Amino acid sequence: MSVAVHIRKELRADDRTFRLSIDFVSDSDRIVLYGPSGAGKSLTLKAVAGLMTPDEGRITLNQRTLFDAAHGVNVRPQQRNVAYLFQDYALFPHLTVAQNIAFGLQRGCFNLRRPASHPSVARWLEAFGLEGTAASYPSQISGGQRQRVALARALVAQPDILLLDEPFSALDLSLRERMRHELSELQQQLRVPMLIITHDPADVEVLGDAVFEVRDGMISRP
Ligand SMILES: Nc1ncnc2c1ncn2[C@@H]1O[C@H](COP(=O)(O)OP(=O)(O)OP(=O)(O)O)[C@@H](O)[C@H]1O
Repeated sequence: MSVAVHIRKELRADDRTFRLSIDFVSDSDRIVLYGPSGAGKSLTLKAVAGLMTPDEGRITLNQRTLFDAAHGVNVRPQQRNVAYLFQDYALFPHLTVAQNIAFGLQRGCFNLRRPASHPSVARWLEAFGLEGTAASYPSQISGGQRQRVALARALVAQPDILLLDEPFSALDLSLRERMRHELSELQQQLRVPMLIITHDPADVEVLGDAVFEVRDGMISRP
């Protein structure tokens, strides 16, 4: 994968102004943006996903331009073919595990009567050992299982890149370690490119092949 991000954004809240000025380029399939709270990591991830529009700059993914302010290009989030995994997983509480995963499929497919029998949904239920929980609701499964459901929902659409916002912050310490290694192995098996934001040095160690430190809205040079 190749990703290039060159973006500027100014945000104002009350009397504070935050300036985001991020520049990085990488060919790695395991990129980690690392830095303290408030550094600008989430804003950067959201810009790649198309959930935040920079004031200036350019974002390309595998030579495809997703955003280019100078040329008026701003590909809609749904058309970027990126998957965004939120910190709290954002599962739908009123949908079962299988329905949540099916929601990741193309529009219309989430309303399947028997989602677990859809080949792609079945594949991910099996890959994540979730077959037994297919008919359960998110509130009825464990934290680790919820994270697997969120990952399955993200991967079912075969995204060009998986964007992960603090993927283990909702888990307790021992589960966090297990899921971190699970994600690492999964990435190696599937070869799905990942861009992860975190403030946890352990994530950097296990998951970061290309590591960029974010401080005060900028990539800090080593
Ligand atoms: N909509 C907004 N309006 C004004 N300021 C904002 C807005 N969104 C974020 N900010 C500010 O931008 C800065 C960076 O926020 P961001 O969420 O990217 O940080 P982060 O590095 O992801 O931190 P965390 O790990 O705590 O989520 C913060 O100071 C925040 O207050």
